[in-house]
Amino acid sequence: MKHLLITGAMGQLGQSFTAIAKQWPQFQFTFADKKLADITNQLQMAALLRQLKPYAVINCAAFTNVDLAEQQPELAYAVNATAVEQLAQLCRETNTLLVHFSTDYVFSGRQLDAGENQTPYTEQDLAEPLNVYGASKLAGEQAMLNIAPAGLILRSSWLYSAFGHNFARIIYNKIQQGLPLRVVADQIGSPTYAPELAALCLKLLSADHFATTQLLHCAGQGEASWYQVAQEIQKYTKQQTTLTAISSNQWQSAATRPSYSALSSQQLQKQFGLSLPAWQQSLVTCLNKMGQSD
Ligand SMILES: NC(=O)C1=CN([C@@H]2O[C@H](COP(=O)(O)OP(=O)(O)OC[C@H]3O[C@@H](n4cnc5c(N)ncnc54)[C@H](OP(=O)(O)O)[C@@H]3O)[C@@H](O)[C@H]2O)C=CC1
Ligand SMILES: Cc1cn([C@H]2C[C@H](O)[C@@H](COP(=O)(O)OP(=O)(O)O[C@H]3O[C@@H](C)C(=O)[C@@H](O)[C@H]3O)O2)c(=O)[nH]c1=O
Repeated sequence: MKHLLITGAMGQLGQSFTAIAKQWPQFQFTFADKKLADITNQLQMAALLRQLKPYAVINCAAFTNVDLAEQQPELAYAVNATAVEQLAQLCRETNTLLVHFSTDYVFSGRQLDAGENQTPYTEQDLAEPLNVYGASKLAGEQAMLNIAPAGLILRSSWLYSAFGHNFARIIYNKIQQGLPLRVVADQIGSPTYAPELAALCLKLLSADHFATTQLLHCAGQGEASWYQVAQEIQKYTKQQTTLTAISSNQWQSAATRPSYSALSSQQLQKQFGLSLPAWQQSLVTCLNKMGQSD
């Protein structure tokens, strides 16, 4: 049985793996929180891999607070870049597969800003992050690609679920409380349901062997603005909350976010015959789940 070590297990994606684990009896899972597996602690990670000898490490640990990263760049780089480099080295030395996650925020959306037609970003497109979080994640990708352990970098985007901190959950809760909402309408991306990303990752692990590191985009199909996501949530709840479209400069935040960062997952479809559903469909799946836990 393939043994998988999930780091960052208490985060949104980590909890999504936990939620689907029982549907995957062919895998044995060890879920490790920050205390059990601090990815910045090389000695602890080496000891854990020696002890567990997992088939793969699925690294869900990260510094993901996009605004706070602007104030704490050292910590963001320590977790998102240096620790990933060390983990990649360790996995290579121990012949352990490494699955790592990255983000659409490695892109800038500058084409759209320049008035050119923008199409979803592919794996071949130039990454030009606008914020510290995106830059630290790109540095992590580059470190892993240089060391090249067997494994995958799955670039995803706009994760949401019934777990942890995410936009859909915040908006759903505000609408349920009848609070008025102002939401940015000039940032466009590909919303992705985290449990579906987790399931797709397990499908890839059960089907294939990876000789070296491959970078793949893996996001919900289609694109939307944050405002459109909020509109869909409001439609679902049938609540009459005031929902106002605003521009990015009307929302105060420390980090600049890309105006366009939709991802094309065509390579995933072409190479593995796999894709995620359209974001609107997955959002309903998620909202049904959130409704059950109200
Ligand atoms: N959320 C999103 O929209 C997207 C996320 N991604 C990527 O997907 C991955 C998972 O993201 P998500 O689950 O949403 O993020 P979360 O922030 O929900 O989870 C990350 C987890 O990592 C933990 N963590 C932080 N530092 C360390 C450390 N040094 N060692 C071990 N664990 C640590 C956090 O703990 P604590 O909170 O206690 O610090 C948290 O539990 C990340 O790589 C992220 O960059 C990619 C695209 C979109
Ligand atoms: C809660 C809220 C946010 N917003 C805006 C702020 C921001 O521009 C945009 C997104 O808000 P958030 O801060 O929730 O999302 P943000 O943290 O930017 O989300 C990102 O997280 C990282 C980890 C990723 O990797 C990205 O793919 C992406 O999902 O929506 C509103 O306009 N109104 C609101 O009520």
